[in-house]
Amino acid sequence: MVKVIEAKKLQVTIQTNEGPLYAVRGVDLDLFQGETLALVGESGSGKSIATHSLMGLLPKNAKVTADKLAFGKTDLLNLTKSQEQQIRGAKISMIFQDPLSALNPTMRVGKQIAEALTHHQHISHHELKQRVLRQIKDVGIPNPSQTYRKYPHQLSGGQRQRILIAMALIDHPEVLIADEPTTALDVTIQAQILQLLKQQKQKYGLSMIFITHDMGVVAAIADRVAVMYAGEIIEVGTAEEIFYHPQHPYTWGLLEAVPSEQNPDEKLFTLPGTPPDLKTISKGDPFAPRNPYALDIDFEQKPPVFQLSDTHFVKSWLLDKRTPAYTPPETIQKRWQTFKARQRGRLNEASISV
Ligand SMILES: Nc1ncnc2c1ncn2[C@@H]1O[C@H](COP(=O)(O)OP(=O)(O)OP(=O)(O)O)[C@@H](O)[C@H]1O
Repeated sequence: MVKVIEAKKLQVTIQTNEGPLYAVRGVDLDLFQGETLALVGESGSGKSIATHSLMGLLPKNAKVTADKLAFGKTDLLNLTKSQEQQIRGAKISMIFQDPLSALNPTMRVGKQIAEALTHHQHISHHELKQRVLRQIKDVGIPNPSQTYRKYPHQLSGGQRQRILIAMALIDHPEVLIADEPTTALDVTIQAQILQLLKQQKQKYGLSMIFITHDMGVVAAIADRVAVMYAGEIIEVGTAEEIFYHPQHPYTWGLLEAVPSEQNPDEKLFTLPGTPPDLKTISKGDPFAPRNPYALDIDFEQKPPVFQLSDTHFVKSWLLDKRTPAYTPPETIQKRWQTFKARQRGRLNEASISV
């Protein structure tokens, strides 16, 4: 499998008036060609800051260090000006949660899409317009010529997100970072945008990092899932491993907070407590104070990474072979049973359900 993005020991520290804030703390992350990797975790866990470092979109008071941060063979930590122009916003592109604030309210959307094309100055007006019209059609908006002339406020939320997708994809990027692109949309439109992103990904062989805290969205779109907590990736695996064989109590908490398809009205579990202050670095596992399964060692020492399969990695002392037997929550035990059945080929449907 070809790695399009590779981060090793990625750290992002933000200087604030109250001292340094350790937003991303030694993240190892690979993105393979053609896959969708979901990055999940509570608000403030560092998902945006980690991915913005790929785009060079960090605030001025942020410092990025890494043993490696690469796009293919290109070192993203030491880009020349011309590499920067060729890669950021072009080969690696991004869409955001709020299309209205990402679009210029005073410019027609057609013109905005045209300007997103890196070499738009070198193309004739006619050719550029045709390219934009094709792009508007490609993201599923009817009447491209009418839409071309509209201003953002004349479009619906879903159409605006489609315009942002058109802008992000007009340069034929290799990587698309989607930062909660469906959070502000209602469920039906959300499903349509996810479908569009899947189609575009397949059509153009895109690789995608999809940031969300909605496990339902993750189930619909992800090939692999990385779970972030307090600036670290604490569990990563295929979507099947994360949904049906989760090992970290934080991942259990995220899954238990999803309304089940069988019992949508059931009272949902909420993880007790709040994430730690990112200005401090704890001696042990930062999740320990919220972890009902915490062991003494969790308060003393950070857990190493345990590998369960070629694709499944977990940072939790529960995986240490010296840990006494424990019983995960009932809903998680059921997921493990489903995993076993899927492994045996008894339940071999490809799709993941929450
Ligand atoms: N410009 C900034 N100055 C200071 N702290 C910041 C800045 N931007 C982000 N942070 C802090 O960095 C941490 C990680 O933020 P980040 O936006 O990456 O989280 P997230 O997981 O993407 O959350 P959300 O789901 O809310 O977008 C948070 O504690 C946040 O408050």
